[in-house]
Amino acid sequence: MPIALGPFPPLGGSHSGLPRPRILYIDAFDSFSNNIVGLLEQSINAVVSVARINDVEVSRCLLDILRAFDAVVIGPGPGHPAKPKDVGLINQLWQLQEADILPIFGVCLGFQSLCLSHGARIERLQRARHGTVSKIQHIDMDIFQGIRNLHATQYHSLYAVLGEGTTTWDSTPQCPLMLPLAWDSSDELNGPILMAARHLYKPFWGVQFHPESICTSKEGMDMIQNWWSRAQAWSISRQRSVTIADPDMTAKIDRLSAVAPPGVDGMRATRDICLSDSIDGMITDVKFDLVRNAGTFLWRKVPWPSITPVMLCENLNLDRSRIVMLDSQGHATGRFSIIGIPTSGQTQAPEITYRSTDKELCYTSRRGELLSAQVDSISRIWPILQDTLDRCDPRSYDRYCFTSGLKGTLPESVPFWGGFMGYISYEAGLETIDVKPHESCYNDGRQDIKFAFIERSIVIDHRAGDVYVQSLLPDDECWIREMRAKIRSKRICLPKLDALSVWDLYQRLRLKNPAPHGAYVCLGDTVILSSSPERFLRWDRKGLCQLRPIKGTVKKGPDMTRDEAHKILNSSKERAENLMIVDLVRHDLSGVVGAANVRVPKCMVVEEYETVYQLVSVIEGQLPTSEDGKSTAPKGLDVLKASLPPGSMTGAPKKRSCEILRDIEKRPRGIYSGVLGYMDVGGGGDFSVVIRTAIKGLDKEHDTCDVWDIGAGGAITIQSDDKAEFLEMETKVTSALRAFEAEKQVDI
Ligand SMILES: C=C(O[C@@H]1C=C(C(=O)O)C=C[C@H]1O)C(=O)O
Ligand SMILES: NC(=O)CC[C@H](N)C(=O)O
Repeated sequence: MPIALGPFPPLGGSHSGLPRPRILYIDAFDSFSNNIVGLLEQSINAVVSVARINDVEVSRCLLDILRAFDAVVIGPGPGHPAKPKDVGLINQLWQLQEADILPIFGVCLGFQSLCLSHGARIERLQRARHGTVSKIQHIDMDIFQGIRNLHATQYHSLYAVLGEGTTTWDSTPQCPLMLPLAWDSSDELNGPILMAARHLYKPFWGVQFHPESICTSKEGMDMIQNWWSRAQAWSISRQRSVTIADPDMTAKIDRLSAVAPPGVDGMRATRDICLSDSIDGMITDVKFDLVRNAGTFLWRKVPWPSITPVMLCENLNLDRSRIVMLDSQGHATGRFSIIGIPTSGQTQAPEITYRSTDKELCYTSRRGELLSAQVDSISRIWPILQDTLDRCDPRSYDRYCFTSGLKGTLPESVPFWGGFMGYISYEAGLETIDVKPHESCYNDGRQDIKFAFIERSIVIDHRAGDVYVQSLLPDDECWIREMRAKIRSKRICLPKLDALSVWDLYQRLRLKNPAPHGAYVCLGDTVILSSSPERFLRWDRKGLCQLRPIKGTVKKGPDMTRDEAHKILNSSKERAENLMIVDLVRHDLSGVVGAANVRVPKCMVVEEYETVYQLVSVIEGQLPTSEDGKSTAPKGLDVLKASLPPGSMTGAPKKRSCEILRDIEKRPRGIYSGVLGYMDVGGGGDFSVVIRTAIKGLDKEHDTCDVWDIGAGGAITIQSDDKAEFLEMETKVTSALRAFEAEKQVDI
């Protein structure tokens, strides 16, 4: 029989006017941490501070720091609880002396560590459970009291064994101090797996499943409330209360962030590199040059239903060797196509580039002058981009716009008025999470970030059938007029089809694999032909952010009906892949906008594309609006940089997965797996995930022929079948290869 630990009187509701619980969350470099922080905030109104397992200062001053908290929650994480590197300071918590003890709740790795430190064995599951949802049998007491049906998500390969024999609710001779509270017996191969336990008399609890997952039923929240009542009751019975010793300690605690930082040691541990004055000077010069023209915005709207961006480029005879075209076809997410025109007469749009390997920041000015410097990290780039956008926002000037005689109006519905267009590579994303690139990247030579500052643009609103001609350049009425006249004439010049140009290849690609996030990018030595179906991140001018991860792919074919595709995409394998990314993206987004502002309007819906059916989820979050005031408030760019590289291309936990992938792949992914899109001076942005995309090799690599790279891959989970995964990869690569179909030499 279980030993009851009561009586535990319920202590007020979660929002009952009592002081808010102060919780120290220990993050083990996981990609779900911010979801747990959100669960604590929402279920018990907690104020949460986050410390990483390798935080030296927290480890050193642990006892003093713990006194400032009501309880500790230890999160999930990669690796093994017996490996000191994987658990870091977590082990110190199990050694606390009687006088220092406080309530602790462990999730997954935190739970396994609790069990291990109290005598349990940690074993490997016969079949790992990553993204599997199953029914939990529990004891209906303690933290499970009053909880009926609990379906919970699991993400683990290891499990804790308290003793030999079958399911029991008693402690075992091997672990006399641990009491089982829940089991999962749904997987015959694995047998019954311990899902929750508590210490017999210390206030230590833990669960193997993930109460914070989007697919764990609301009972996960009830369980946390139960835990908190018990934790409080324990503290009252011990007369334990929160104390902060001195101002020095207050400062130490304030230093802890409210969310898990995306980088390894976050902003707190950025290296103290003194940049020379010349680099700071260069950055100032770059910013100054970028905003040189700020203050004007001219635009005209011309109706032209059914025009495509390709037809428009040809009709306007735009220089296809220097252009960025974001081409949206055939999907609700693709209402607008955007053409950025980086050349104007003798001058060209300023361009900013960055390479992660040698941390070289380069700037090419309008007159073609090149400035370059080595900076300390990628974090130098973001403020340059953000400041430029802010300072070029036409709404900050009063002489900004003219349209059909209307002064002072803006095309509000148009998502791009001008701003940065370009890409961020996968390896740049790795730098943001402090994963070193593979050594082969050092010979690559490719820029990891490239953005042109686009002052002239043409936007097609496919839904309304309108074309917008826009310029941020001063005195540019002539150009606007010229473009408008050409558009009005609606004369289409057919391209010459002699030698197969890159432009022709793109036309084939868009015909053969129409996609909502297609792109044709020609910027110097960068040539990208994309037919991506996947939006990475969009944010609008009101701060609404949307991520649309795709995970789950079924090839279309004569035998593949929609129903059949639904059946496959609703299998546990496909759902597990998708669920993991939904939870990961919720974490990334919550880290910037706060978990309370994140929702999942679509969870695992099937969408149909030209060659494939895909399983798609939509995660949205609201940034503070500008009316909320503070200039330090996070913006769309903050979400972008906190979410790289795209979770759908990494898996979870992101950092550990990326390290493993790097060591397996042994070569850069480059622009493939990165993101491509724009950031608008009016405050919005939209980026796709660079997949189903052909990228031209750098000219200097091959002098006899053009080489194109088309990356493709797929999520591999324990439920994957290797042949099926290979076919899936082939299906994906073939969708972009269609552009080259007529060519003879196509090596996969
Ligand atoms: C990796 C690719 O696609 C990614 C993987 C998917 C999957 O595993 O089903 C689906 C969409 C993308 O996020 C690719 O197209 O190369
Ligand atoms: N999500 C987790 O915390 C996983 C814990 C541990 N790494 C396991 O695989 O079992």
